[in-house]
Amino acid sequence: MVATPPLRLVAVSYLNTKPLLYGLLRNRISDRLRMDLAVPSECARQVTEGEADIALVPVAVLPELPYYEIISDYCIGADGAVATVCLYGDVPLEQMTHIYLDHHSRTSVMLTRLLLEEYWQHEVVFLDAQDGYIDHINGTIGGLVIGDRTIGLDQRFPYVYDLGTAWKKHTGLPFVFAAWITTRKLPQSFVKEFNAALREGLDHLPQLQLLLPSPDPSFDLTAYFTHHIDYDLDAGKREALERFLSYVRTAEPVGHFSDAPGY
Ligand SMILES: C=C(O[C@@H]1C=C(C(=O)O)C=C[C@H]1O)C(=O)O
Repeated sequence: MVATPPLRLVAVSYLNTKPLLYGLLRNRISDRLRMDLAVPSECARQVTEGEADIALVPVAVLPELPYYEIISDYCIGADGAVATVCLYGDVPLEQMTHIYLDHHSRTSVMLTRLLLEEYWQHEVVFLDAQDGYIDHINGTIGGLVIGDRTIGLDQRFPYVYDLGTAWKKHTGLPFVFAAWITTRKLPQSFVKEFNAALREGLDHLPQLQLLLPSPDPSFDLTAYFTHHIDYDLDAGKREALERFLSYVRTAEPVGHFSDAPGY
């Protein structure tokens, strides 16, 4: 008998994804997966270059894929404040002249552009980020930061704008940052089992928290998993996804990336 090769899965390496991974790892389905973790922009690269069969991808990349199916009712989303996707600065947003766009992100980069255009109606010069860029957020130069690197930053910068909150104020909707997709045709039975495994993870948050280190004394992991990250890909998030993707499909490529003054 020829053994079926495992499906290649890539998922976001941040804390917010651990409950979903915990579910997969508790379940026998993980025997059929080769699992890899990466920052969101790298998850997107692996999917667009055909290196993964199943992925938790930043949704902004979906219009670039020739074929995909959303295979899960679970996602990385938020209904209001998400806590770990924020714009930081020394000055209020209306005084910012430049904004670094986190190179780990695909979705929040586009969400920042959308909100600046439609909601804040403020024009800035976007700056290409690289490792260490957070130390260059100062004066009138703000920065988008996503994921675990945001933990503790609200004590470092006087101005913090949560993108989940801003989107909710702008549209009245929740938001979806990343969704589980496949670029192949998978049997319905597999998809059903996959979803049940993800659910299992979400149902065992207290057990998972026994395994996870506490990231920072000021960061409440329970509140993060239960009040900030909203894992259900429900009707409101699907509506938000359609609205967000219609912006992404028509957005001009950012042509004015430049080096920060004095970088
Ligand atoms: C909520 C978050 O959303 C993340 C933001 C993403 C993006 O901007 O591309 C992608 C995946 C999500 O994990 C977070 O990073 O904390």
